Amino acid sequence: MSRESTGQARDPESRTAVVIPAAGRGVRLGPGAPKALRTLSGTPMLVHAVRAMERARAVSLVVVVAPSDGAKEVRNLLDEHSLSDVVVVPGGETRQDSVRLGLAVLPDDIGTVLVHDAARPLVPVDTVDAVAAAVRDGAPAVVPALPVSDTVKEVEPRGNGAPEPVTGTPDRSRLRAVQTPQGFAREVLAEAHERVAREGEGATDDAGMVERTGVQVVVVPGHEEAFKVTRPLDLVLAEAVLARRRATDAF
Ligand SMILES: Nc1ccn([C@@H]2O[C@H](COP(=O)(O)OP(=O)(O)OP(=O)(O)O)[C@@H](O)[C@H]2O)c(=O)n1
Ligand SMILES: C[C@](O)(CO)[C@H](O)COP(=O)(O)O
Repeated sequence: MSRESTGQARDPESRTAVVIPAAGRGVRLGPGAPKALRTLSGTPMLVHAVRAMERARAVSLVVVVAPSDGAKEVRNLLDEHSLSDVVVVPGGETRQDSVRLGLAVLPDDIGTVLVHDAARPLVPVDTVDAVAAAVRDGAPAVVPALPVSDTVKEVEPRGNGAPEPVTGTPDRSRLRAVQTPQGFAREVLAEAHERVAREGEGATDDAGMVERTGVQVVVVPGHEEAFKVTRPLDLVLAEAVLARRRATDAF
């Protein structure tokens, strides 16, 4: 039987958890507090992200992976925002270490796991529910994504702003820019993380680790508002999205 055909609907008794890696520094955003603790319209980005997850019908447990030296501060912050039901654990050196530490504290009855960047605080609830539903219906690994709008070049990286020779132009119609939450059957994600820890291969997203185990990953439509706050201009965009939501009473 191929790995692709092992998808089966999750046990209806099992629950869905979200792991939110929030332990990054936010170097590309510039100096300041760890990125997840920086505010958007006066509220920490992490709180926006947790609330987005808690609004989802499917989600019954949220685990936040905090900066390793800031778990107590994050605990207090979540308590202040009436989010005392959220579990907090200290994170690791890399995003994948942090996700693995979050997975380690999930109770046995969790069958579906979503992994969502704290740095994507404005993801709409429908996107979260669509990913969770696809996993619960039997897909072992699901990622939300959007078609890319720029033409993408492959290059010989040089760094330091030096001209970089182009080595190819992939067919844009086959490219997707991947977002979070990414959703997985729990055992599929756990196996992928165990493999990475054992063999030391990195990946920039969880689905990338799962792909290497031979399990079929599928893409579902993402959302423009699920963008990742990475650079200073993203903060401006995020404030504009929140202002538009306030004006239209939308979430
Ligand atoms: N050791 C790490 C590194 C990253 N993350 C989390 O992974 C998500 C996506 O990472 P990214 O946007 O790259 O965040 P940073 O690593 O903080 O950004 P930068 O690379 O600019 O420092 C973020 O929610 C971040 O907090 C994490 O939990 N643990
Ligand atoms: C997981 C992710 O958000 C999917 O696009 C992305 O790969 C994280 O990358 P980063 O370099 O850690 O921001």
